[in-house]
Amino acid sequence: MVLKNDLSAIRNDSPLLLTRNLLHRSSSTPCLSPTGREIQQKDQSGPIEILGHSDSFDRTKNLVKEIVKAMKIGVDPIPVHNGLGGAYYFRNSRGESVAIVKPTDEEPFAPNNPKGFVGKALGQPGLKRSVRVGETGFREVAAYLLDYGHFANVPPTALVKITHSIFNVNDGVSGNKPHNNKLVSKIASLQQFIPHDFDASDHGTSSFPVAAVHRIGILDIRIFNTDRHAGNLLVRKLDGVGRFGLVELIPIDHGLCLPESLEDPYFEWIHWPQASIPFSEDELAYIENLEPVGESAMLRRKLPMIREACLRVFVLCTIFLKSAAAFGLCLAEIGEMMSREFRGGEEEPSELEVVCMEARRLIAEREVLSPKAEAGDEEFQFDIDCEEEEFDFTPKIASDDFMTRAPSHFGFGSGNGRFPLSKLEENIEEEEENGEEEEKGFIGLPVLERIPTVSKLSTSLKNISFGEKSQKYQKFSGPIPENGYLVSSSSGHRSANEQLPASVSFVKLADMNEEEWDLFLEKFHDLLYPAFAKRKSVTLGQRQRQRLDARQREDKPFKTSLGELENLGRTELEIRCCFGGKCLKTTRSSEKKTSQTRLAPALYLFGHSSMDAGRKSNFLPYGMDFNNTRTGRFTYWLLICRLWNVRLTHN
Ligand SMILES: Nc1ncnc2c1ncn2[C@@H]1O[C@H](COP(=O)(O)OP(=O)(O)OP(=O)(O)O)[C@@H](O)[C@H]1O
Repeated sequence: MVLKNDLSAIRNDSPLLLTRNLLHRSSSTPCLSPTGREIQQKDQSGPIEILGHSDSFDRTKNLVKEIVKAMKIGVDPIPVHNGLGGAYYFRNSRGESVAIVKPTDEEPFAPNNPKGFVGKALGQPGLKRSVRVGETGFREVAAYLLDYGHFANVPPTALVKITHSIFNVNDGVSGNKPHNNKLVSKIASLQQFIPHDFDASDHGTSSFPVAAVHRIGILDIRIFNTDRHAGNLLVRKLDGVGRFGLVELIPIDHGLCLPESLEDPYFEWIHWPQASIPFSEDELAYIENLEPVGESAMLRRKLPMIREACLRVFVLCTIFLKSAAAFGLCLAEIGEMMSREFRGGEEEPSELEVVCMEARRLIAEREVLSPKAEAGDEEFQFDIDCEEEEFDFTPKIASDDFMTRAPSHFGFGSGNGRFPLSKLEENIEEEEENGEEEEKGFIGLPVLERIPTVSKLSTSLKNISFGEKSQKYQKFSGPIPENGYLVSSSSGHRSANEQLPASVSFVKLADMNEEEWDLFLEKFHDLLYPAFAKRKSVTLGQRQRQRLDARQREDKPFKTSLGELENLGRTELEIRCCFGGKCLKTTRSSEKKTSQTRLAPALYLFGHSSMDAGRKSNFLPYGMDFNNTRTGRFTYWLLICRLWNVRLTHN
C-alpha cells in the first residue's frame, strides 16, 4: 500500500516498512506505531511473514513453518544474551533453536534495545557512522542474497514481520518497561540457527581451511564488512572418520556491511596466514564472474529499501576485488589496501580511498578546466578532455589553488554553478549533518569530510593527489576536529553520539549523478593498476626494510619465533607489534574472554596458532607458564599486527 503522508489506514500497532521516497528524516524508520484510532484494520497476517519474494527464501519458508508450529504448542523463543542488540533464538517443536531473530528497533542505540544501548532515533548514524540505526536487518539479508551458491556459507536469512510477546519495548524514559506479555509486531532479520562448537575467537586459526577463509574474505570485501571480528565467525567441528581436526566456518552478523560511504573496514582474517595464500583457480573464476551492476539490480529488486549509497560502495568494492584478484594480489593484500591506518594519532585514508579521491579529483579538475556551460557541445568537449587527461598524474593546480578552485565536492566552501559536482548534495548526508548539528551543537560544518593526511600512500598517487598535511581541516569554518575525530560539545548528558568516536569520511560516492558516477568508475578503474603495482613493490621492499629497522631500533634482542622466546624463560614479556603505530582492534567478543584468548593473536604472529580452547597446553611448548598469563604476568600490547615487524622486550 502506498501511503501518501496519511497513516490513518493503519492499525496503531502495525509495523511499517518504509522506504525513503517521500518522508523526510523519519523516512528510514522501519517500525512505526501510529496512534490514529478511527480506522482500525484487523491484521490478517500470520505470526511470521517473510517480506519480499525470492526463491532464495525457500529454505527460510520451511524454517518459518517449523517455528510457527512450535509457537502454537507453546514453545517460546529464548533471548540471546551475547551481542549488543536484541536477539532471540526461535525454536522448533522439539525445543531446538532453529533461527535467530533480530528486530530492527532493538539494534544497538535503537529505541527498543533491551540491553541499555539506547539514545538514538531510527535513521540516525549508528554503531558505525555510515550504517543507520534500524538498518542492519536488510544488510543481513543482502549478505545472504549476494552469497551465490552458498560460496561463503552465510546462513539463510530473510527480513520478516514477526509478532510475539517476547520482544522488548522500552518506555522511552527510564529504559525497559516491565514485561506485560503483550503481543508486539516487529520487522526483524531472521537467520537460520547453525549449531556450532566455538566462534573464531575461541579457537586457534591454524585449523581453518584456506578455502573457507578465502571465501569469507571475498564476501567481506564485496560487501565492505566493517564488523568481521572473530566472534562473527562460528566454528563447527567436522570430526568424523578421516576428518579429525577439520572445521567449518560460518559467517554471521552482517548488519554492519554495505555502509553508505567508505570507512574503515574490519577484517579479522587479515593477519591469518591463510589470507596470504594466493587465490585458487576456483576462487579466481568465482571472482571473475561477479557482476556488480547486475547484483545491485538484484538487490534493488529483492530489497527495495536498500540505499543507493550502499549499492555504490558495493559496486566499487566488487570492481576493486575483481581488478585486484586479476592483478594477482592475495586476500591479505586486498584487505590491507582497504584498511585505514593510524599515523601520529591520525586516521589516514586507505589506499582504496586514496584512489577514489584521486578519481574524484580528476573528474572535478576536468569540470573546472572545461565547464560544461561554456562548452557548446558538451559531449564533444567531454571526450577531448578525457583523452587529454588519461593517465596524467601531474599536479595541475597548486594546493591552495586547488582548495579554492575545486572545493565543493570535498565539502569545502560553497559550490556554485561553475562546478557541476557541487550541485549534487546528497540528501542522506544533509540529514546526517543536520542530525549532528542538532545533537552536538555543531554549526557550519558542511560535511563530514576532510582532505586527508596522505603520508601513508603506497600508491603512486602519493605525491600528486592532495599535497601537504596543512590542507586538512583548517579550511573548514566549523570547529577543528582533534586527531581526525570530530570533537563533541559537552552538553551535560551522555548521548549515544558521545560514547562513540565519529569516524571521518574521506571521500563521497553518493553525491555524484549517474553520469559522474560512470565517469568516476572509469577513472577509478584506470587508477587501480598503478596502485596495485605500487602495492606489490612496496610490500616486498617493506618486509625486508622493516625487519632491519626494527632490529636497529630495538635495544633488546629482536625475536621472531617462539623458539627464540624459549630463551626468555618464565619472565614477564612485553610483546609489542608495531606497524605504523596503529592499534590492532581488539574485538568485542575477545574482550570478554580471558587473557588466554587475547594472547592468541600475539602467538600466531610468531607462527604458532594452534591454540585450542580445549587444549591449553598448546600454549606451553616453549616453557611459558600459562597460569601466569592468566594472572597477568604476561602483558602485551598489540599495536598493528604485521608479521614482519614484531618487537619484543623482556624485563
Ligand atoms: N546464525 C546463527 N547461528 C547460531 N548462532 C548465532 C547465529 N547468529 C548469531 N548467533 C549467536 O548469537 C550471538 C549474537 O548474535 P550477533 O553477533 O549476530 O548479534 P549482535 O547483537 O549483532 O552482536 P555484536 O554486538 O557482537 O555485533 C552470537 O554471538 C552467536 O553466538
